[in-house]
Amino acid sequence: QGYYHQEQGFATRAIHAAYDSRDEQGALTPPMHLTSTFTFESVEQGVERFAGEAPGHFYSRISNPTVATLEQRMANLEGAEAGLATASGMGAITALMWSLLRPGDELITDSHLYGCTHAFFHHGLTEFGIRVKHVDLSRPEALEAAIGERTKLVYFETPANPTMRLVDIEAVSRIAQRHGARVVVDNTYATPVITRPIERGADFVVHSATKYLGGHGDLIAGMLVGSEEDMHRVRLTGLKDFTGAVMSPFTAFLIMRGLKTLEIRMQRQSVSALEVASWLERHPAVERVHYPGLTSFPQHELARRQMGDYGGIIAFELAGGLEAGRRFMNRLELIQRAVSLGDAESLIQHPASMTHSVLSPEERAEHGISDSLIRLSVGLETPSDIQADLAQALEART
Ligand SMILES: CSC/C=C(/NCc1c(COP(=O)(O)O)cnc(C)c1O)C(=O)O
Repeated sequence: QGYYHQEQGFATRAIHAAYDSRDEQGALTPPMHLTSTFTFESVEQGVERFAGEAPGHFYSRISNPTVATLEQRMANLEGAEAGLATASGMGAITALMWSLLRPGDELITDSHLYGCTHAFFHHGLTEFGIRVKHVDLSRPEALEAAIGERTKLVYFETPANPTMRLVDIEAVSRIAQRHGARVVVDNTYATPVITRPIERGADFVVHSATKYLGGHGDLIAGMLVGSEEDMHRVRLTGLKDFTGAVMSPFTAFLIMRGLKTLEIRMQRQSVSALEVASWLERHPAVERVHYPGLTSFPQHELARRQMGDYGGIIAFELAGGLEAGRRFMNRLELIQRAVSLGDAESLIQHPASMTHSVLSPEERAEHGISDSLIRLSVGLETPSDIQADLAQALEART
């Protein structure tokens, strides 16, 4: 049980959950068990552990004490029974989907997705006889019309990368469950500080922990949470055998370090992003701003209901299209031109030619990604410095 209690606040549990220093010779922070394997006191003990008849670790591809603390802490923060740590966000998504889907099954997924997730669905799952159907899940009635008895999973991101489009988790989960399908939510953009999909009826949550959870641009990792039974099954199939996409104890240590400041980082980055989004919206060189916290955001009411704070990612389009966007991004000095998001450093990128370049122009159009769309991840720098860099890059006429 340690020093935390479930009814304590998010920040307290993000620092203390699932660890008791009294179990580790008083070590304040969870020790890093940098070991590939674990010894047995007897052959019998080894046999029992392999058979799952006795508790205990036996090989770090299956489980590791440092990683286990992170998994239990993430489950606590998302309000799930159990968690699973992976080498990357794609590792979490692939380990889960390979474990749950079989030829003949149908996956219904939103039309707005991260590029590599889309690629995995269309160049991975479909190659093994799984039917992938895109539905505009921002309209729950569209799911009602499309879902059938072969639909095993419904998958979406909210907000979606890179369009910021939201999906009503409660509405979609109700429909899915009525038809015996289960719901997977990619919670990378919002994090459990802002949205907890399990509490709203989802069955699984996946994360690119590379982003806000690590929060310092220094690791690649994934997280997955769900029921005890499901996580045990994914651990022994999708993770152990199908992908091998395991997380190192060092990465787990860094993510637990990141989690300690997750709440204050999300709060700060949300405040900065709302200021920047409001400023961009009023700027003559900016054509459109997509940010859930703006009253101009088409799904602002759903954002208020499902989010509360709105996160650090902004998508926007400049007047003058692709060429204006390229010139603008090349003139930035403080804000870094780089993919990924959720770091202390503000990052900016062009989805059509970078994170979503794997999509065809037709697919990008279907996903609401214009050639002029720019994605900005607002970091932890002094907000006026972020704004000043945007202003000088927008004002320059060269
Ligand atoms: C090469 S582009 C850089 C990565 C970006 N995104 C990653 C991502 C993943 C996959 O997560 P990893 O495997 O940890 O990268 C899953 N789900 C979401 C919503 C994501 O945004 C990016 O810059 O948009």
